[in-house]
Amino acid sequence: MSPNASTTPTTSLPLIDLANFTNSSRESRLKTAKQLVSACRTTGFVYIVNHGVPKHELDRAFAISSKFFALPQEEKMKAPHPPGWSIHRGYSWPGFEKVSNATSSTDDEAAVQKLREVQDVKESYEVGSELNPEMPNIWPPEEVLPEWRPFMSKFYWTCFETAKTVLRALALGIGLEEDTLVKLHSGHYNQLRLLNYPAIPAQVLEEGTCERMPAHTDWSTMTMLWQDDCGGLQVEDPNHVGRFIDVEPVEGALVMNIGDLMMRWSNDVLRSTMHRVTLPPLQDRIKGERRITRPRKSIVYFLATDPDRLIEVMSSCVDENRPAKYEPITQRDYASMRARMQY
Ligand SMILES: O=C(O)CCC(=O)C(=O)O
Ligand SMILES: [Fe+2]
Repeated sequence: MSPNASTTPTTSLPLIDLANFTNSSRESRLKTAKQLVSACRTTGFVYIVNHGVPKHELDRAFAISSKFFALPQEEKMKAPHPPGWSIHRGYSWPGFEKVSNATSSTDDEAAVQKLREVQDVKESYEVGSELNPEMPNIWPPEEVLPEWRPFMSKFYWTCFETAKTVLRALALGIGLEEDTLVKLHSGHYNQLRLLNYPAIPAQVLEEGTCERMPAHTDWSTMTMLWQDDCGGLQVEDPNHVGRFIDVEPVEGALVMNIGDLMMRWSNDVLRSTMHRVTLPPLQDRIKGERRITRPRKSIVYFLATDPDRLIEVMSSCVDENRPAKYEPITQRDYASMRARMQY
């Protein structure tokens, strides 16, 4: 089946105005928090406006990202992502990473080869906290792009400020003390990911010979994403397995989604939804006789709890009709159990 075979052309994600949570009455805060949780229970994906990351910082993040990905390959290769699935830092070149939902427990050479027959045509750069002792950052030499390290290491923390507000709203909306979720996230275990999907003939995506990013769920507690105006991100329709809905770029909005760890934490009340990146939905983004799609950039921020903090199913998500489905687990144990067969 071609990756676009069952696409609906509508944009139908809920939109949350975070200003109604940050600068607002108690009543409005609670109402917004409940709206957010309601969206996360159904689609697991929402747009958030007035999210607090300043526009000038986002513009600069996209500009610096474009500058990095436009460098000659040998310059980008001066900060290579290490092999294997356990470290996520530095530059991954097109074809290096293969996203999938397969786990390392099914990891065998034949299965990896099969997945790799269809390459992911994307490149990325992963950045973490400078104080994460387990995954040190990998930076290009300063002369390659002097602004890269100072900007990205600061932008990482700008994103975390917004993430904390969203975590507070989620906690309040799901019936917990407001700081319950924030308390388990020191911020040092998050991941900032700059992505570039190069221009590519539409036909190879239509035929499924290559993919931009195949359908997957995120490993995080939650994810925030900014995309340029190309489009191509899609989420699975909550009412229709296998059908995907376009997440059209919305000016000024981030896209937030629930990850697998939060789904487990919430006793499956909040949904970690399948999503993928495929052809841009509008034909004006595909040009010329060879039907080349526009390149696409996105910036993703994955949130993770501190690795040794115990994740126990949220008390407000358990009752006699919904007993706790999961044993308490640390993020570390969960991550090794769910390690993805990506490389
Ligand atoms: O680039 C995008 O829009 C999606 C990225 C994504 O889903 C991921 O990195 O997990
Ligand atoms: Fe994702």
